Amino acid sequence: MASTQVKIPTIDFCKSELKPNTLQWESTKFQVFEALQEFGCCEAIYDKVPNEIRECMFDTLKEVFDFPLSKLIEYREKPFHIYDGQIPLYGSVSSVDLVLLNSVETFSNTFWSNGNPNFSNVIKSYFEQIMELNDMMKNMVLESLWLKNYIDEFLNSNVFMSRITNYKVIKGENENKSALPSHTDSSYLTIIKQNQNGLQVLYKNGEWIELNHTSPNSYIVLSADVFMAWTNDRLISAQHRVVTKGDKDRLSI
Ligand SMILES: O=C(O)CCC(=O)C(=O)O
Ligand SMILES: [Fe+2]
Repeated sequence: MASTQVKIPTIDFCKSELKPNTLQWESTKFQVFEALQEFGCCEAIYDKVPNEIRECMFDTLKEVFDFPLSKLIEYREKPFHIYDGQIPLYGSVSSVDLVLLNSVETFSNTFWSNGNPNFSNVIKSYFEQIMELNDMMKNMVLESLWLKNYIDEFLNSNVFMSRITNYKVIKGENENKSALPSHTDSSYLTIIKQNQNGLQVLYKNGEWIELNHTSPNSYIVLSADVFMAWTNDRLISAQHRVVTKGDKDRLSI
């Protein structure tokens, strides 16, 4: 069962003066480190993804999962591009560097013979802004560890991995069932947007907490294995899972 008692912290990243060496930055940095230590996750409120991109994103992503399975399997053959069809009713497509024009074009040229400029534009704009949030949060963690001088080197050595996931729901069969088993991610941070609730994190008291978006500008941020190892276990790697709700397919990015 998921808990209704414990809530993960919601942190506001919308302040215009959120720049290093400001009071806002210091207080946000403190909240980020505390949240990742205590929960291994937080909700980030972040308004830099353009509204029109946010609004059409899931419809655009869905187009990939409307392709037949054979197309997704063909995609697996591309280097660094993964289709994972191991778990029934779960389909996910991953790629590195979807903030770079050539990676986005490779991605869309794989699925559409003449590419898909709308798809490329939506994906690229989304990840450009999410990467900024990702860098800002990593920056805050490094500063909290007194490693400010290593931030550029650290960020330049990071690979940005993107994944879109589709969870199919078959009425009468898998509503309210585990759709993605409990696991931790192998990255530093994972930033998730879901079109429907379902993501849950395991709290240290043994309860599963629902990770629901509280506003259209909300993103769920999980700290992962590499940050846990890297910080000698000061940050928790969030143990999380997905339980499908209702009778509609769920998409996440
Ligand atoms: O779909 C989600 O919300 C989470 C996906 C996830 O945990 C993963 O891809 O590692
Ligand atoms: Fe995960």
